[in-house]
Amino acid sequence: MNGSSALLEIKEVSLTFKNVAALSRVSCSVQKGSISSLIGPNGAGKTSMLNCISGRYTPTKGKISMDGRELSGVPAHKRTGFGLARTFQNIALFRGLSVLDNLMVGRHSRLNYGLLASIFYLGKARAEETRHRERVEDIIDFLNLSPYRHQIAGHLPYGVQKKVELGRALAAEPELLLLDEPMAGMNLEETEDMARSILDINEEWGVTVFLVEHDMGVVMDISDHVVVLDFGRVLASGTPEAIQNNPKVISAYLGDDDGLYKGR
Ligand SMILES: Nc1ncnc2c1ncn2[C@@H]1O[C@H](COP(=O)(O)OP(=O)(O)OP(=O)(O)O)[C@@H](O)[C@H]1O
Repeated sequence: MNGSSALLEIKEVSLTFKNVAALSRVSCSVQKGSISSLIGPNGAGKTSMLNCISGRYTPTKGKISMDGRELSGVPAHKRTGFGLARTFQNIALFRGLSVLDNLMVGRHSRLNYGLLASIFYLGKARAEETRHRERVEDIIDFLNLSPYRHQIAGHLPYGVQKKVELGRALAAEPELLLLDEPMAGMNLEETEDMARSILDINEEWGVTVFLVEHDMGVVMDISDHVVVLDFGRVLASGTPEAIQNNPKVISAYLGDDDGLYKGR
């Protein structure tokens, strides 16, 4: 982790659905260059927070800014232009496209000739496609996806699909990568592989990472900073060590089936 400036700043964000307060005056920040995690029991508001950051949901109150620029009013599809990319809790790939084409789709915010032209190699798009393809190939190598390059995404094992989704988010060259439960449903080997990839993306590519994750072993291993939500409020934030020893956090998790120390 380098420096101490906030890349993402969340100020007093509230989000209400009819009678449910999913988030209540949440304030926290993600430091540039860090791996930060958002944890909390089921229903605490973690995905709602990611959705507010990525623009899927509009906060009822409060402000979110990225590198000092406020995101309010910026539609989700334009937030890649602010350096944001995300993955989803349930994999959201183009299941009928190859791994390569899924990553090219992730690059569409950087293509001048448009998504369809890039996929179908039309006219001038071909030269541009070659340039972007090189970048995509770098990502494929980096994530060890080479054996799957031309395979149809929907036919791949679950853990590989999760990595393809990570690759697609990376293809947009984000400054901040939002990951919603990257380890969910993975076996131990896949989990360790994904954790290694996240560390490498952060260390070698300098991408700041903000992740929601239930696997506490991974969270405590790879995070510089942890924010704990409970009933839509910030219960605590600090280093993994401080969080693990915080009595309020321990007691919030004791009532949760997952427990704080799920172990790996
Ligand atoms: N679209 C929605 N409409 C109505 N209520 C919602 C919606 N999205 C979330 N909620 C409610 O907001 C609260 C927070 O949900 P959220 O999914 O953000 O929690 P979470 O911490 O991500 O949970 P989990 O760990 O189970 O994924 C819950 O009470 C949930 O039912």
